[in-house]
Amino acid sequence: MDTIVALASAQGRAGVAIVRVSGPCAWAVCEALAGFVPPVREARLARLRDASGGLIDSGLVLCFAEGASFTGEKICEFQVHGSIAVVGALLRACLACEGVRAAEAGEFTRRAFLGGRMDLTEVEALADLIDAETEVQRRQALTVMEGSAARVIEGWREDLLQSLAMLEAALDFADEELPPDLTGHVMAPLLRVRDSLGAQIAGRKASEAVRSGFDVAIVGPVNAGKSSLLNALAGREAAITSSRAGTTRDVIEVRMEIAGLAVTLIDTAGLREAEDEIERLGIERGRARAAAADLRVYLLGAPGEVAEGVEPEDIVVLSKADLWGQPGISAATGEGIGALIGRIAGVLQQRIAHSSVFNRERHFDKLARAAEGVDAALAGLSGGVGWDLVGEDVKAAIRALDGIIGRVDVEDVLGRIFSSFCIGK
Ligand SMILES: Nc1nc2c(c(=O)[nH]1)N(C=O)[C@@H](CNc1ccc(C(=O)N[C@@H](CCC(=O)O)C(=O)O)cc1)CN2
Ligand SMILES: Nc1nc2c(ncn2[C@@H]2O[C@H](COP(=O)(O)OP(=O)(O)OP(=O)(O)O)[C@@H](O)[C@H]2O)c(=O)[nH]1
Ligand SMILES: [Mg+2]
Repeated sequence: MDTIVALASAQGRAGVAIVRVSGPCAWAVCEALAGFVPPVREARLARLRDASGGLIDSGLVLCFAEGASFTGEKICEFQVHGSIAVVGALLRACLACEGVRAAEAGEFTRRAFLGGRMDLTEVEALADLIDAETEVQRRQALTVMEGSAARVIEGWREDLLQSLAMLEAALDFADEELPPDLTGHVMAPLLRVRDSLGAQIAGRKASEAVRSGFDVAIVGPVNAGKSSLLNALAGREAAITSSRAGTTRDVIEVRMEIAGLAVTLIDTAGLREAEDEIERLGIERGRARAAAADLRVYLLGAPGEVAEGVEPEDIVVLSKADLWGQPGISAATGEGIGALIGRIAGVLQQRIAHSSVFNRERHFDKLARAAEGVDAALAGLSGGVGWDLVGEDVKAAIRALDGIIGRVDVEDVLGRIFSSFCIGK
């Protein structure tokens, strides 16, 4: 097995950078650069030198033993001053050691997975944790990384195996040796799994929205103050505003956080009879994007206007409240903006209330396959087909679940999952 090395902390200028070495030669690299190997898990200050004795930096070294590290391999970490020049010189010195090469994207985590230290849901959650921008994303990723999805799968697996054991007993033993109500014994765990699978599948939209964020579109007539509202919510001048009707043409998107949730705010062209072809196209795009959004905020430009094309849960609010002396929002004075954010947060929080521990397409494809297997097994039991056929359906369900945690069918997903990782993870 090769020993791999990479910068493990953020790229570029930073106070301290961590360079991580994993594999059989990791401690030899430590010996070569620091001149000693510290006791495992104890940081020591060392002068790090290249092969010709030149000083690279003075930094901390930290070693982990085989079988008790993140990857499961011997690890040596160098914590050095975070400049590109120091990290560059350190990486060159590590690569000059025998048996060491640069790590590929996700290769440290791939080794942790292949060494059985993490399952696939935990690997994916680690990637999500590294990408997390908001509190809710961080918590979602962390829960899965701590094994919540894996435990749910394990529970289903036990039920399915129990049912399978009954089915196999039915095949192997004579009728008088079997428990009475065998069908019930097979069926009860299957019913439990079916209901629990159904609940997780029902939470799909919510958990996927937490992971990828919500789209919230601002819509309304021209000049209503949509772009001004976008800027007020974003806290910066992301969109051009002007007193001329028809200022915004392209769809403008701003990423922000509302109540710990990732939100993409979308500003759209004002609605009116378009004056030219370009404006017409802009309005079309805006409409399509708003229709696909998770929530729309419809801005009324003046009291008495009527909102068009909104859904029951959408928010309709009067703009330029400072002009009318009526309740609403004012991008000019800030009035009502906090309350509007609160309303948006309320709607979105309600939507994530019953979120699933599973959160990506790969999971739900396999959950759907598991549910098909369980349903087919239950239908088979009611229909009186052979025990062996029912058993095949249960086995298909188990295989689908095993695919989620990476116990089977790993090769086709590993490449895809790890390519989304950065180098050094
Ligand atoms: N410096 C540093 N900080 C880091 C990491 C790292 O690799 N290096 N991590 C890397 O992602 C994360 C921490 N994750 C880790 C996970 C497992 C082990 C580890 O040594 N596991 C052993 C022993 C467990 C124990 O003592 O409780 C094991 O599982 O056998 C270390 C770090 C975040 N912070
Ligand atoms: N008094 C007052 N004026 C506002 C307020 N919000 C926006 N305006 C003004 O209204 C005009 C239109 O604002 P925009 O934000 O560009 O309106 P819009 O809805 O994006 O307009 P289009 O992109 O043309 O559809 C500008 O002159 C703003 O300064 C407000 O709360 N109070
Ligand atoms: Mg605008």
